[in-house]
Amino acid sequence: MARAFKIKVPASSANIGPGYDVLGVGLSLFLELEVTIDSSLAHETNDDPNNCKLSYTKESEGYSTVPLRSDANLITRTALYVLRCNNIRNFPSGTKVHVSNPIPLGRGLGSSGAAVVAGVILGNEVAQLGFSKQRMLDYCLMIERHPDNITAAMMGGFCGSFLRDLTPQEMERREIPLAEVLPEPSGGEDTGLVPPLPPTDIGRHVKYQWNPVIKCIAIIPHFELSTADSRGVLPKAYPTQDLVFNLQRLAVLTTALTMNPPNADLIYPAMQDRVHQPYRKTLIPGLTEILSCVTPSTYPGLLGICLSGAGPTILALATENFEEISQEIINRFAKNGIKCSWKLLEPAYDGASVEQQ
Ligand SMILES: Nc1ncnc2c1ncn2[C@@H]1O[C@H](COP(=O)(O)OP(=O)(O)O)[C@@H](O)[C@H]1O
Ligand SMILES: N[C@@H](CCOP(=O)(O)O)C(=O)O
Repeated sequence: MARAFKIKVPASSANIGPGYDVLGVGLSLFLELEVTIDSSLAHETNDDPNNCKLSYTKESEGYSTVPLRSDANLITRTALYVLRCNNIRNFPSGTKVHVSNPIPLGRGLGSSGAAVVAGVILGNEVAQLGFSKQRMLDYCLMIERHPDNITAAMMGGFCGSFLRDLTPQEMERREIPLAEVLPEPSGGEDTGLVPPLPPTDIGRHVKYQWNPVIKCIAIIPHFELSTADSRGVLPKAYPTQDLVFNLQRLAVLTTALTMNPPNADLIYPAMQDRVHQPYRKTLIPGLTEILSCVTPSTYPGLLGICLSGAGPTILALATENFEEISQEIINRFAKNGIKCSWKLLEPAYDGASVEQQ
């Protein structure tokens, strides 16, 4: 019998200033997968080694660059990982996945987090595994090993999250790289291995309230910065005073963003950071100046400003003056020879969803 369903996963902005690898907010920009499974169309999916015909809308971010082989594409490769952990080698024959992706790649808006969440949900749905969102988070966290984007994309809203300590045995399962349990993309052999199941409850989270008058402006430079490269410039150890600086602000910020009316005098300084932004300025021309060029006194309605995720996108939280705030930041990037676009977004309160059709 043929089946069809749609998977929707929001973009996300991680860190929100002092919350490096901790805070994340889902954003109203959605990766969408239209999935059909029809075994009578098996001949149309035979070209793919795993029975999955993958396509992207022409308007999608990454349309001309993302791989379409199911064992090379991040979404379907993740789904295959879930299937194989559960002793299923391939997609059901006649599986087609049509992707619409408005989330820019490598810009700090959680495109890979959304792709991983979509892939885990895809695996869960095609094999009808019946996992809860909490269990699906475990699978996601075996692949993207920081919980901030993943949690916000899966659960929605404004989340704080951490990874629990794993036992030495669990640690062994977690250390197995994906490349060892899936065939390598370009024609590698299927090892036939069944990957170990992820440990349970790897990620723990809470959802904070968010004052809905606070909107999220994303100013998006037209260059990519991979999260891995942007993590590579961070130090291995920090001075105590820098950690205390961030912890103090983190404790205040999570509640300050729930309060009505929002208090810019509290939120703006609480969004300062000494753990990741100062180091990432080497990769994002003009970052330090850009983060200080708009303040609540020069732009009424502005509440706070920070790097979105690993960058290079800038996240500004504001209640008004959206165009003016964006233009100021766009002009500053332009002085460094960088073009940008901008989007006005809201929190995506509900997170990832599946709609049967
Ligand atoms: N919708 C998608 N389909 C396929 N691959 C994707 C998709 N979204 C993200 N990716 C992969 O993730 C990479 C970007 O991940 P990353 O460097 O973590 O940046 P981001 O900040 O956007 O998450 C892309 O280059 C691509 O390989
Ligand atoms: N905490 C991570 C978040 C990465 O987010 P992304 O949207 O850039 O993938 C980090 O700062 O490295």
